[in-house]
Amino acid sequence: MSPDTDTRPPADAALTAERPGTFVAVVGPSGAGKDTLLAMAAEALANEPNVIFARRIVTRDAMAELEDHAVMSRADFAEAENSGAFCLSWHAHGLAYGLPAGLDDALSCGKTVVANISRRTLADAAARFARLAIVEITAPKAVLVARVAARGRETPDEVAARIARQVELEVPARAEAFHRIMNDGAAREGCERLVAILMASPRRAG
Ligand SMILES: Nc1ncnc2c1ncn2[C@@H]1O[C@H](COP(=O)(O)OP(=O)(O)O)[C@@H](O)[C@H]1O
Ligand SMILES: O=P(O)(O)OC[C@H]1O[C@H](OP(=O)(O)OP(=O)(O)O)[C@H](O)[C@@H]1O
Repeated sequence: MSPDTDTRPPADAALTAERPGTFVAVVGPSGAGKDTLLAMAAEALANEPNVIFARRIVTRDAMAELEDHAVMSRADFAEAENSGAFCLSWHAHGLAYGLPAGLDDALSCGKTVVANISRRTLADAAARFARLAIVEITAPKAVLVARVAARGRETPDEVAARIARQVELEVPARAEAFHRIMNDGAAREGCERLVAILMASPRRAG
């Protein structure tokens, strides 16, 4: 599927009836601005009850100015994962990430749920959620390098590993929409695109 050129009807009507909300997966390389645009969009949509911004659980100390996530030890994360506390979980950059299982309730109420996930988790997301839309946020390589280095969250070795990470974006056949935001201008412009996409994503009426 090419970005923004095509949308598909949901493939499985039974699943759709059960969980009619859309899960919006925000993906893209390190430094593209996923957390930045998500934080700005969350602020812009603070009074929009039908759009839920997922709070991730990560085995990393939070830098509040970048992303408000919950922190868990590796042992607690593994226990939570085994007990079904996450609707989606994955490992990357030597860290473990999870999304709370309670998001299923928001989806079953017809809400749009938006989350920053791994490109490698898209197939799991397509299997788990009835309706999946994908927003790829990206920027030219030189911009990514400069941003990750300037962000100051990782050590120089970790910065190099993030920049070197190669991940193909494969859009699952079940995805209903695929958008790309080239975030190489003002963050405000990227935020406006993201907000427009989220407001247009299908929701159950009422
Ligand atoms: N449009 C933009 N213009 C300038 N700087 C940006 C823009 N978007 C993000 N940044 C900065 O780039 C860095 C990486 O952004 P971040 O949101 O952490 O990216 P990601 O979550 O995709 O890794 C942050 O320091 C952020 O402030
Ligand atoms: O498989 P990938 O698509 O490369 O994604 C790997 C991880 O990177 C991002 O996390 P995080 O926000 O910690 O990293 P980032 O801010 O550097 O993108 C993303 O949400 C995944 O958890």
